[in-house]
Amino acid sequence: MVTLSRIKHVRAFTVRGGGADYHDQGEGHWIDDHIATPMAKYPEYRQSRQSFGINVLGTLVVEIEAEDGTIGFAVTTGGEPACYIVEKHLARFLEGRSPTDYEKIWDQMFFSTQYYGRKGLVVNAISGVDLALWDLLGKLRDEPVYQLLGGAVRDELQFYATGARPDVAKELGFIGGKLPLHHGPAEGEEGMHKNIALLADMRAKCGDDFWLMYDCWMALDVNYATKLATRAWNECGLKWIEEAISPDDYWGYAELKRNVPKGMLVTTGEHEATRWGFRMLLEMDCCDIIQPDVGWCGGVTELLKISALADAAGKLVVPHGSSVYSYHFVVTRHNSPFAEFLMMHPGPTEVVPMFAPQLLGEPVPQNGRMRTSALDKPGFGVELNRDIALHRPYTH
Ligand SMILES: C[C@H](O)[C@H](O)[C@@H](O)[C@@H](O)C(=O)O
Ligand SMILES: [Mg+2]
Repeated sequence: MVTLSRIKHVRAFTVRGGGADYHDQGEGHWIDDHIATPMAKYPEYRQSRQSFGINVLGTLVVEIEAEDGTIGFAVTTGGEPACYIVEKHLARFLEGRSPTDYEKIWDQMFFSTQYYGRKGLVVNAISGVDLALWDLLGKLRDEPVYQLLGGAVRDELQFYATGARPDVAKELGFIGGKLPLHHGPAEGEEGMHKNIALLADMRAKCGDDFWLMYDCWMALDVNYATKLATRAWNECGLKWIEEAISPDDYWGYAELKRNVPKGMLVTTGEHEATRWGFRMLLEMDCCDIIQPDVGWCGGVTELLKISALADAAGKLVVPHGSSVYSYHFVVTRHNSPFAEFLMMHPGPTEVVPMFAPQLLGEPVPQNGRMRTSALDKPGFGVELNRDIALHRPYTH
């Protein structure tokens, strides 16, 4: 029987400037250009999401070193506070253990922090540790994570692109383009008109068959979302309306899903966490597609459970853009037929690695697709760029 090297040390670093905290971008980036949010009811916070702190956390880098010197790592959103949780609380459940104990480790990380965690930053930290553990497992077994998850069910991944230029995304070979919504209820009918005008312009540029979606980033109420969805469907053939209302308003999502035109999809989930949160979305019939972020929902160990719940309910799982961490999962799931690619070029007019500059060897879609063979490296198949300014704020 093969006995893998035990876990020797867990370390947590933070780093600024793009990467896993992909909202942490420079001036003039499409991702911070008057995008509708729940804070847009305050005019001073309407132009820039950074103005209210969307990039306040920064990236969490988790490193797990085995006794034989092998290092697994992962990146997610969490920054310095997540480093504290990893070093001062979570590390104790890993050091000295086998990396194959990921079920027990996850259970102890979650239930030991349940009194102050359950969702958000704490589960981001747990997710980062879990992803690093799967990376380590793959490196120790010399297998890509997707092989550890049961192997690929398809030879290639296909992607839709998220960004301000669906017309460019079509030229680049993506199967669809998801636009950020720019105007919410606080901007009234004028804002609604601008939302529809932008979508109509993109429909004219992209033709009738290209998927167009709107990402509403929690900014709307049910009435506004219903009106937007109805006009966008009737006038522009919108394929789905994403994360239209507060993630906590399960009742509102259920009502919105009843309200939207037949054939249109309602999606959400990137700010939901754990099997229990997604069970609520599924059992209250809140959406057609769930979109967990594997770096925020609990990691691969938890996403396996979430995905099985969705599969049993006949729902698709299309993880929120999270680079290789979602690709290795999506390629193994029958109910994950495509993936998201977040366009991190400022325009966006080019395909650039999503978590740049943090991951060396990060694969990107070519013509909107990625061969499964592009993932054929141990673990998640990437290495940490150690030329970036890694800071370890806490030790244990
Ligand atoms: C484009 C959206 O406003 C978010 O920035 C995006 O990260 C997320 O909602 C997505 O689905 O990609
Ligand atoms: Mg989204």
